[in-house]
Amino acid sequence: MLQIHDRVLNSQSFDTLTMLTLLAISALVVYGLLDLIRSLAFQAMGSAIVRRLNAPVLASAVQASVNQGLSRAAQSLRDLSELRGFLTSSAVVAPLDAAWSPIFLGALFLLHPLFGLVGVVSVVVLICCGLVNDILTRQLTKEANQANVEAVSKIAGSLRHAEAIEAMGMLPALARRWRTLQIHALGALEAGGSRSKAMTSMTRSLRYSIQVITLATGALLVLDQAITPGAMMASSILVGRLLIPFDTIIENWRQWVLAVAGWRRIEAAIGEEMAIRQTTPTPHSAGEMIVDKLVYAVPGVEVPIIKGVSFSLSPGEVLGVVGPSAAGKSTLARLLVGILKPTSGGVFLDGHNTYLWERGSFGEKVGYLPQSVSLLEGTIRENIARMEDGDPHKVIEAARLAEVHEMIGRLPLGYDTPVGDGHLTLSGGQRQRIALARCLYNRPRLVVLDEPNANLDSLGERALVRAIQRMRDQGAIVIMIAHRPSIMQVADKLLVLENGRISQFGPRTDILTAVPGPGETLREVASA
Ligand SMILES: Nc1ncnc2c1ncn2[C@@H]1O[C@H](COP(=O)(O)OP(=O)(O)OP(=O)(O)O)[C@@H](O)[C@H]1O
Repeated sequence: MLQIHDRVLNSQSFDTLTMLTLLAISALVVYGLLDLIRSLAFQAMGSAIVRRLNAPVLASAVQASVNQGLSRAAQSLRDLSELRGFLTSSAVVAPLDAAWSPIFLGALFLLHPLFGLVGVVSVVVLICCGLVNDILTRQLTKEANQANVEAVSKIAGSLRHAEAIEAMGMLPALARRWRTLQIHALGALEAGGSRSKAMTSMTRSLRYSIQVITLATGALLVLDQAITPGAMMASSILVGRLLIPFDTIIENWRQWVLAVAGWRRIEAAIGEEMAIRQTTPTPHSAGEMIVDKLVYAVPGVEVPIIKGVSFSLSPGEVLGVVGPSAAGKSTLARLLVGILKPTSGGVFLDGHNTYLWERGSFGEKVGYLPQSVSLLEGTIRENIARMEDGDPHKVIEAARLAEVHEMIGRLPLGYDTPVGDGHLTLSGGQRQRIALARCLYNRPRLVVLDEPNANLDSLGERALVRAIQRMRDQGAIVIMIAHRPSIMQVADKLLVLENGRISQFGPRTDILTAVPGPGETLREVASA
């Protein structure tokens, strides 16, 4: 602009015009290329961060799901994908553009010190606008985000019980709750949004006004013959370029606040996970299991659920855990397989703490059947092989051990039948027996079964008893919790848990014939 005004228009040189045009276009091509490189760099950075954090975030999500429920855990996975989106958005490059402001300011000073002064004052005014914008909107944006995260996680938790919602007409009540949860989030969102929009509009008109003021200053200087008309036009454009990044930062401030909040959540989630597990894979040997003065209280709750439980088991022993409802049996099972962190004491297998044990190597030789059976999204084969590609021989061996091989063979797609939350292809009993096969995959040496016969008919129950006997013959330690006492006949030892304490423990025959006579639960076991 400067050169065309000052050289071409005065000299009317066609060659100069051609050269200037070519130069300007070449510079713009370079600009385009650099812009592309920068975008690609951010894209690569976003992907690299996701690749690097995927595994730790998933691990922490699993841990958070164990502690606080599934819906909250899914948030860190959402946060990670939003972080990637943020890194590829235009919001992220604005501060980098703002870093060029000294160059633009220098150019303005070169054109005329007055332009430089206008530039400096404008930058200071826009930075102040940014600070005011931050003060006005940051808290509201955070609140809205937090409220929204909680609303979504609560409703996502409810959606898992869609059948109960549909059957018992709970949808209107659920919709009311959803609306109430959303009202708070929307209120904060709208208040923050309007303030931010007001600030954005204000700074935009301010920027245009500054450009007009620069042009007016330029006109005065031209009249004064202090600069050329070309310099006047160039200064207006330079001031525009100088201020655009600050304007963009103010416009996208909300995205920055949300990205930082998301990053903090990811950091906190990963921090929790990293602190508690060992990272060295530890192979299993055929040692015994020792539960030593085990105490467990839910963090923040004073009264423990498990209150000083101690016992030990040798390879090839089957322990039956019985006791009234809410005695802490499932909590004990979770502690045994290292899902929960003991408040004090510990569970030791081959002398190693099962909670601290590196999960990959621990899981290789451990089978766990949780009380609420859930198969993962995938085929039956993948589920039995614990979502690995898995040796088909081992998959079939586990299926035979759980006596589900024939049942699977009768399914339309056999081992390739898709299962998981989205598929209603299997009955409750079938799911439980496939979960048992998953539990028995790779000949585990510790098997913990929480209510393994809850959904089974007598045929399934007999198959389960045979599977437990085979595991015992292979030298595994089997611990089973059951309300229905029919499978307790296979137990070598019995543990009676009452109110988080062991009330009786020992060989099954001793306990059933002990004086004074057995309690209600034991009477059931004895008569089974
Ligand atoms: N995460 C938790 N937060 C608070 N309380 C909990 C938590 N998990 C378990 N509890 C409480 O601990 C007690 C024992 O629960 P647990 O599920 O271990 O009992 P259980 O013996 O397996 O019962 P059931 O036989 O009915 O399955 C219950 O009173 C339960 O409310």
